[in-house]
Parts: sequence; C-alpha cells; structure tokens
Amino acid sequence: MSVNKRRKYDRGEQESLYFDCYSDVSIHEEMISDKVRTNAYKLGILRNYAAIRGKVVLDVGAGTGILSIFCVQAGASKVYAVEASSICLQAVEVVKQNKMEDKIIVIKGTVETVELPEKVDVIVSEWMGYALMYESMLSSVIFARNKWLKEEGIILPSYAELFIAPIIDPTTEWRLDFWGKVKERYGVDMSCMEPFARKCIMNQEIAVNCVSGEDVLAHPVRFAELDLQVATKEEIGAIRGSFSFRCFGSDSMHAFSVWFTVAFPGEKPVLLSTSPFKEETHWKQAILYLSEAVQVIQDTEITGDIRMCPSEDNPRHLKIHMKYKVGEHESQEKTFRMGE
Ligand SMILES: C[S@@+](CC[C@H](N)C(=O)[O-])C[C@H]1O[C@@H](n2cnc3c(N)ncnc32)[C@H](O)[C@@H]1O
Repeated sequence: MSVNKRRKYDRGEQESLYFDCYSDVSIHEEMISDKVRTNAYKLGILRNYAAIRGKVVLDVGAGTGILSIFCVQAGASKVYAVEASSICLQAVEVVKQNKMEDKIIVIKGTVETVELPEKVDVIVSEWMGYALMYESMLSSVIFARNKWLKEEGIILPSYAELFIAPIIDPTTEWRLDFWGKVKERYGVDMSCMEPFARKCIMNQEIAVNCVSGEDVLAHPVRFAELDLQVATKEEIGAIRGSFSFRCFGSDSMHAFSVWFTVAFPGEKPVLLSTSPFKEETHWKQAILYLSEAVQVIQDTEITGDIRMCPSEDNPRHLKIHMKYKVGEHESQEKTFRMGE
C-alpha cells in the first residue's frame, strides 16, 4: 500500500484554489438559498437606505452581484462590485438582466489590487466563514476599508460577535453505540471497534454541523466582539477571549460549539445570527471535540481561554487554541484546526 503524502501548496496556489471554489455555481446556490443570510443582508441594506441613497458603494467579493443589486434598490447611485473569481462574469449578466448596468460596475480582481476611480461612502460585504474567521476574508474587507472608505463612511454589516458553549453531541453517542449493535443485526460481534471509533470520532477536531439548542449544556458566553468600523488586521489576526459556564444538568459533554452573529446598524438594527437557538443557516455551528467525553452534573463549572488565528500553513485555514478546565478534572490544552 502506498502512502500519499499531502502536497504543500504555495501561497499563490492556495489563493487560486480558494477563488476556484467561488467560480462554481454550487457555493453561490448554497449562499443565496440560505434565506436567513440573504434576507438579513437585504433587510440590513434596505433599512440603511438613508446612508445609501445617492451614495457610492463598494461590494467586496460581489459573487453573483446580489448585494450590489440590493444596494441599488436602496438608492445607491453607483456600486463597484469587486470580485476576484470568474463568477464575476455571471455577475455582469445578472446586473444586465436587472437593467442596472448604468449603476453597477463589475470589476474582476482582488480588492487588494484593483483601482477604483473614487473613494466610497459605504462598503458592503459578506465575508463570514465557518466559526466566523475560516477563509480569513475579513482581512480583505479591512484592507478595502482602510484604502477606499471615506472618513465618515459606513461598513455593512458593522459589528460581529463570537459565542461559545459546551455541548453534548448525540451523533457521537449513537456512533459509539453502533459497534455494539452490529451483532444483533448480522450475528457478528464487532464491539471491539468501539475504542477505535471513539478515538477517530473524538480526534476529528473541528466539525461543522447543526447543533440543536437542547444539546447546549450551559448558557452561551460571548467571548469576542469586533467593531468593523475600527477593527485592525492585528486584532483579527489573534482573537482572544475567555469563558466560564455552569452546566444545566447531568450529561456527557463531548465538545464546545462556536458560532457568530453580525449586525447591521441603524434605528432598527438587523441581526444575522448563526446560533443553535435560531433558524439554521449554511454556516451551521463549529464543533470542537474534546479528546474524550466528560461527565458533567448540575452546576459543574467549566472555565477557559480561547484564541483563534489563521493557520501558519494556509492563512485561509483556521487554528483555534483552547485551555479549559471541566469541574474537578485536570486542566486541558488543545489546538483545533479547520481546513488542514
Ligand atoms: C461569501 S462569498 C459572497 C458572495 C456574494 N457577495 C453574496 O453575498 O452572495 C465571498 C465572495 O468574495 C470573493 N472574494 C473573496 N476575497 C476576495 C478579495 N480579496 N477580492 C475580491 N473578491 C474576493 C469570493 O470569490 C466570493 O465570491
């Protein structure tokens, strides 16, 4: 049997792989069919019509152009729709189909390299990845803000928050029980697979899946917030926070879950939430597995620190380092990786 060593990509290759993903229709279908996401952007943009009407907008990572179109619907006089992947060709068609060619200028290129003829009053962007920071697109938005946004300009959405909670993962329980039940079905005892299955499941580090509100074991804690009008590259390059929970009852804790919200400003702010207590979005929730399940009871205290940063090998990937202590158990440290 030959062992395939995973090839390391250089930075240029990593970037072209990243933009290739956005050249396909599937990812745009997934995003636009996420009603929670797309309606929150629509409402967040339309409710900010007073700031957008007659103004110039930059759409960072315009994709198929839907947010640029919402901005024209809110009264923008001009939108620069900057998109690095070849999906921008479709954005040109969508703009034409909506008869907005006089207002929306689609520009192919990265926002870090394109030249605009003027500064803008508003920046709009949908930059959020899994656990908020996967894909690291926020750094492009901050670059664009620093270079192209007028002093008094606004950024939509303008605020982001990150949350964490301990959870039970019922799928893990089911998958661990499975090997003991094979004998009932097929007459072959495979229960010896259980420790191996446990190791594989608990080793998967970060998964992206739907967490049900009833599987959350304590009140969630907001561990970081970002004011996008002023956030710096340094700040987003190492997001730190701490948490302290008291568990609701007796259960097996398998993981921590991390999710985010972003908010559009205004008299009636619009909140786009990816919480397990709200309607599902395509971001679902990030699940950070402990090395082994821990039993908690009512009021078990869980404390710790979390640090999120881009991975060294590929800055589009995410590294989450946690130190945590569950009740009387020894304090643990674990690095979780997404995308590696
Ligand atoms: C999450 S999608 C959002 C697409 C679209 N705005 C929407 O809401 O449906 C992000 C888009 O930004 C593009 N993008 C990411 N980084 C970029 C950059 N630095 N410059 C230009 N486009 C970028 C990607 O190719 C992708 O199409």
